[in-house]
Amino acid sequence: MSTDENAAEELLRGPEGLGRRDMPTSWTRRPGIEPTPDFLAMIDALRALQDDVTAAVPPPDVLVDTTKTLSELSERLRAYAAPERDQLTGRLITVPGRGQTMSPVLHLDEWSEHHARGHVTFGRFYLGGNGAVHGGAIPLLFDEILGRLANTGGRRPSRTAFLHVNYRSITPIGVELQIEGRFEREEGRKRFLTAELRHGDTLCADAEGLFVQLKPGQP
Ligand SMILES: CCCCCCCCCC(=O)SCCNC(=O)CCNC(=O)[C@H](O)C(C)(C)COP(=O)(O)OP(=O)(O)OC[C@H]1O[C@@H](n2cnc3c(N)ncnc32)[C@H](O)[C@@H]1OP(=O)(O)O
Repeated sequence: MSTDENAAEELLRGPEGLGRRDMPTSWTRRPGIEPTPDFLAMIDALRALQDDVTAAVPPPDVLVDTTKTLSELSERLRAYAAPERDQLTGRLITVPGRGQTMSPVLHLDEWSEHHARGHVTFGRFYLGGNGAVHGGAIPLLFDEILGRLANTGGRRPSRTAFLHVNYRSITPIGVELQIEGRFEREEGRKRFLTAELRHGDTLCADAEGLFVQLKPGQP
């Protein structure tokens, strides 16, 4: 294999070695969606940019220059906009972060049809204030882990009906946090799941989610 092919294989497995064959259905990518190392490198560069833009207080000349460069990049990529069915971001399920820069990168360490455990670091982009993660970014992470757990193991697709989040202590940015989700029970079309986000021994937040199985034809 060439270096590029090795890199692609490594990226498909993910840094934790999540192989395609040994994952339940919904932790895997859908057929036909192929991430390339170049695409994933662009996503990583954008994540770094989001952190850097958040922190930067540049002088006027740098601002003008940066804005020009960003506008040029936007225009260049707009020429390659694809319809949703062909979009890559958010759909690269075997890659931590799914190639999607809205959510922090969730790294899965352990998973089954009823349980998932992983780790995550919120970068500067997610800062709310005083070193704490923005309150809106935390449900995003819970929805990510619970939504995938709700739909794994051959279950029919469901969507979040409610997501109740308790903020127990501040969630710090820039440090590794641990997250755990559980599939608690199923009642007809309703699936109840819970999750906790911890920094070491400190419980930062916990959540309860209801996911309702979609009826045929429901979007
Ligand atoms: C292609 C699918 C891809 C899967 C995506 C991956 C997961 C990602 C998760 C997401 O973030 S999805 C995006 C955020 N969620 C949404 O946009 C959902 C918007 N809401 C809806 O589409 C509908 O409201 C929903 C499908 C959730 C439910 O509508 P239905 O008409 O199918 O169900 P119905 O109203 O008949 O309720 C079914 C049961 O759930 C209960 N229920 C529904 N919403 C509830 C609620 N909010 N609180 C409490 N109970 C609720 C309802 O009382 C009832 O209980 P019983 O069967 O016991 O009578």
